[in-house]
Amino acid sequence: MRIAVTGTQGQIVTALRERADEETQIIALGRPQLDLADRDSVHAALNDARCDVIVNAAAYTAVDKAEQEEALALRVNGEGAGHVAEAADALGVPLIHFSTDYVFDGSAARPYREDDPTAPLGAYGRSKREGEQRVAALCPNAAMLRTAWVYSPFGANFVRTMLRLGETREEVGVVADQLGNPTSALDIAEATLRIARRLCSDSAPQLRGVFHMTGAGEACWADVAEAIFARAAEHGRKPVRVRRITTADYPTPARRPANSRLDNAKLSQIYGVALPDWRPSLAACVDRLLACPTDGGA
Ligand SMILES: NC(=O)C1=CN([C@@H]2O[C@H](COP(=O)(O)OP(=O)(O)OC[C@H]3O[C@@H](n4cnc5c(N)ncnc54)[C@H](OP(=O)(O)O)[C@@H]3O)[C@@H](O)[C@H]2O)C=CC1
Ligand SMILES: Cc1cn([C@H]2C[C@H](O)[C@@H](COP(=O)(O)OP(=O)(O)O[C@H]3O[C@@H](C)C(=O)[C@@H](O)[C@H]3O)O2)c(=O)[nH]c1=O
Repeated sequence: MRIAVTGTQGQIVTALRERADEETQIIALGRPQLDLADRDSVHAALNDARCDVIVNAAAYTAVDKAEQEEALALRVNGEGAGHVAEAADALGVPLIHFSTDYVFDGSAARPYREDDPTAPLGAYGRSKREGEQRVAALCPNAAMLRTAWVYSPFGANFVRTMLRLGETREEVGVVADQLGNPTSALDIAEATLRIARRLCSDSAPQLRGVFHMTGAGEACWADVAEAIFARAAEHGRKPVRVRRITTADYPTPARRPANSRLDNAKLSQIYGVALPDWRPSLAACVDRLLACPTDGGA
């Protein structure tokens, strides 16, 4: 199976490369060859890739910066997703598109289901919702995977931010009133490879549409920080205290949902796929970063 993936350095594309077996080729396509903001480059690069399935894993992911660059976020995450969907449809191959918990406003008192109304609080979430709508309109042969709070040994993420802060601080203030599902990019990659194989071999309509796919178990960001520092201490790192603060104590340009939890029942029922609990996956990520800091070092 040949999988064309957008992006070359992102967390999910890197994890896909690492987890692909010998029968699976990952063709990673990034700028300048494939720029999501440039329709012609998207069509040309995907056409040349001669793939069996496309994974759109590239995106504008700078949540706070997007507040000042909403037009660019929309071009990449909204229109760009549309270009990929249009290309997949023209090529007649299935598309896996990634989206986010930040399409919700977080006001629900339970984990969000796929058909709950979206109401993004910020520019990034709005751009990702626009992408979902374009994919739905342009490519019926698509599975849209909403995931959340992604971490890995690669790229920029909360785990690496905390490990960096912990090098110079004895205490870090972290919000304890935003709930979500921390999700390992490596776990996402394994599940995505299974989904890709299934989409290539099974045209059943129920395999298409929106699916929630996050790590099992829930946490607030302060819980995640505590788990990171506890594991780091096992590697001999000095102890770091987590001060549990509120969102009001940590002002950011973009508002984030108080409840980001996603209900994964549909993915489990339709695909038989469920991601592992976030705690062991997070511990493995910290182990890898601290045992081998040049491997996308902390
Ligand atoms: N990170 C998270 O917590 C979450 C992510 N998601 C979604 O999952 C997907 C993957 O996220 P993740 O792996 O973390 O992303 P990363 O932020 O790690 O990487 C994003 C990638 O997109 C590439 N990119 C950005 N702009 C363009 C462009 N105009 N054209 C081509 N490539 C571009 C970047 O390239 P370059 O390296 O050149 O900058 C980078 O490789 C995205 O759709 C994201 O919205 C969903 C929920 C949570
Ligand atoms: C660095 C830091 C952050 N925080 C808070 C801010 C924020 O509410 C929360 C997470 O911060 P970050 O900026 O790392 O995470 P953020 O960029 O909001 O992460 C999001 O990225 C996009 C791409 C997604 O799609 C989402 O699912 C989600 O993972 O932690 C603290 O409380 N203390 C700190 O020292």
